[in-house]
Amino acid sequence: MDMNDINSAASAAAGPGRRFGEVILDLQNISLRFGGVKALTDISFNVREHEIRSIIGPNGAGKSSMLNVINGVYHPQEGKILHHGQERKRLEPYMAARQGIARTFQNIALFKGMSVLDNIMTGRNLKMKSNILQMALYWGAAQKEEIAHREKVEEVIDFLEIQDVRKTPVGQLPYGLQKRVELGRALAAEPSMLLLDEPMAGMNVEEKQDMCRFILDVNDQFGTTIVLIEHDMGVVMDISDRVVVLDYGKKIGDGAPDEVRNNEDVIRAYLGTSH
Ligand SMILES: Nc1ncnc2c1ncn2[C@@H]1O[C@H](COP(=O)(O)OP(=O)(O)OP(=O)(O)O)[C@@H](O)[C@H]1O
Repeated sequence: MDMNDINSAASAAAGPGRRFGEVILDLQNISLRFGGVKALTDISFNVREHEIRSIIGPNGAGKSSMLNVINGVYHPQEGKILHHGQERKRLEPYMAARQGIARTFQNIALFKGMSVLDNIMTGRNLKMKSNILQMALYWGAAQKEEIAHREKVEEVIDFLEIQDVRKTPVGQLPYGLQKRVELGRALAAEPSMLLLDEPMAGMNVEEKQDMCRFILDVNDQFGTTIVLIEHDMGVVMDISDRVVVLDYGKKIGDGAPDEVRNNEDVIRAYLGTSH
């Protein structure tokens, strides 16, 4: 797949026939401080079901902090978060995962000595009903459950086209493939919303093209809502439905890629720079 294919896949995905669902996540006036550092100041934006929503901004703008607020790692001092219309109370990351929010990290967080298959299997943990005692007592039922989880993991492996490395320890894979495995682990949890923190950082052009295709396919085939942080402007503008722009913890732009591209504040703060 070359960049033209990505462009046409992206515009088909974002074309006039594309319909978004309801607002599923509504962030209202979020402020987050670390001591004297204002990481986020009065940020409001929403995420619609099925869309690819990107968060961009220069280094230190507050993008990762925002993802950490969404999945309960950070707790903002001010503001409200509505999830499916309900105000969310203080939420911990495991609760966010139970609510269908999965994420990948800026730095790969995989078990390097474990195989691709086993790493992706860890993404099924939340779905596993049997614990060790149950496994001992009800061996047959636990075994059936294990088989069902394996099947799901094999589906993810097929989808990401990593069959030939399924038994390989992750640490032996090239960087781009490791990032793909990380995506696989998040997908194994069957999330309704996927938070991707710079999924293409450090990749070569070909690896980026592959990752773009998988993100578009996840969104298209599974209907997964995607919140994406990405520094590569070409990629962001090609695959996003809407983009929110942060700078020094404040929101300076929000809209379709074309609107954001032509926003004076954004050009000044971000697009005109070499970030
Ligand atoms: N745990 C923390 N403790 C203290 N300060 C923090 C913490 N996390 C983030 N910050 C500060 O909050 C601000 C926003 O950081 P954040 O990592 O969210 O930005 P970013 O836009 O994701 O940056 P980058 O593109 O470099 O990853 C920065 O000034 C950062 O130093």
